[in-house]
Amino acid sequence: MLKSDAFKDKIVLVTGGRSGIGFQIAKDFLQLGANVIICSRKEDKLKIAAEELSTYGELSYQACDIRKTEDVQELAQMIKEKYQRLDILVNNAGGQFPALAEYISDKGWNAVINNNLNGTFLMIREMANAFFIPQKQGVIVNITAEVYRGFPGMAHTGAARAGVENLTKSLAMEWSDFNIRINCVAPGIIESSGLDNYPPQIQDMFEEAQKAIPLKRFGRVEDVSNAVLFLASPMAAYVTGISLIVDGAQHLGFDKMGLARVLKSFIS
Ligand SMILES: CCCCCCC/C=C/C(=O)SCCNC(=O)CCNC(=O)[C@H](O)C(C)(C)COP(=O)(O)OP(=O)(O)OC[C@H]1O[C@@H](n2cnc3c(N)ncnc32)[C@H](O)[C@@H]1OP(=O)(O)O
Ligand SMILES: NC(=O)C1=CN([C@@H]2O[C@H](COP(=O)(O)OP(=O)(O)OC[C@H]3O[C@@H](n4cnc5c(N)ncnc54)[C@H](OP(=O)(O)O)[C@@H]3O)[C@@H](O)[C@H]2O)C=CC1
Repeated sequence: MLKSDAFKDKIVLVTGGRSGIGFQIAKDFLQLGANVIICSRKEDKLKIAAEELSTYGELSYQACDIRKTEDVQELAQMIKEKYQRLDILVNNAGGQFPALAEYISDKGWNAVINNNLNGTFLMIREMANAFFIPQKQGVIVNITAEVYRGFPGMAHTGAARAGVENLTKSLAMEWSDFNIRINCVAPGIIESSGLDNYPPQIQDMFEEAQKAIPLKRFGRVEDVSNAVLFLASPMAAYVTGISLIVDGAQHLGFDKMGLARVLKSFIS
């Protein structure tokens, strides 16, 4: 367990912090003494989450679509005016939809690549230029997904997350001169609000899927947050350019075709 002041006075930005995994990450940082900023697209839901989170500590929020340069620059400006620096960026915002690859339209493919790869890069570039490079210090943690034997049924997100993982390795090298550490956390299937986006036929698979995961359960939002806290903390001072897989060994032993099989059954 980290000490209750482990992140005292650190300034932490959590994208997608209004729900699910991001909400838990924001809450944990607040409880460990950090000043936290959350952002996401839907301002009404963001405000409700911010009200709850502010009971745990100093919390700010701003609506921001991570795919829009102007939104991201305005967010950086707000952080600069309010806190004058940023210590930790957690790129958690993202998502996708289940689809067999042959049915993914140009617009659908681009939406998922934009959300998960381009949006993450944009956030990293803008926060690095505004804060981490001039400060000569910074920590970045990217939430990706367990995509190590591909992601049948969600090929677009598999490609995007693999892109973020490789980007992370490049930046760990390039930005080591600026004392910037950058890592990924790659979750398996996590019981969170995110799973509510999946249609009932897919949710029907969840009970069986849990039994097929070596640790016999889906992950919890706390499992992902704990990995983020470790990578953001001084305990990981010599760790950069890696992906920490948080998946109950799903990447080693789990039938990854299950989702694609359900999608194929809709069609036949
Ligand atoms: C055994 C079980 C395995 C399950 C594993 C689960 C592991 C991973 C879990 C998670 O990641 S949980 C988090 C999930 N949360 C989300 O996904 C929420 C965020 N998602 C989104 O915001 C969207 O899905 C988005 C497409 C990534 C972004 O949306 P955006 O607002 O940019 O685009 P839209 O205008 O909504 O859509 C653009 C375009 O995309 C296509 N499309 C979108 N949704 C679907 C869909 N459900 N089915 C098919 N195609 C879709 C479509 O072409 C859209 O264009 P139009 O046709 O609407 O013009
Ligand atoms: N749950 C799971 O099993 C897994 C989740 N993940 C990933 O973990 C992350 C968190 O997922 P989870 O909490 O489960 O899902 P949620 O759907 O609850 O969270 C996604 C969050 O991202 C925000 N968001 C999405 N797109 C954008 C955008 N373009 N700009 C700003 N904010 C955005 C959403 O808010 P808003 O709609 O207001 O913009 C929301 O707060 C996601 O990247 C997800 O794909 C990875 C593997 C497994």
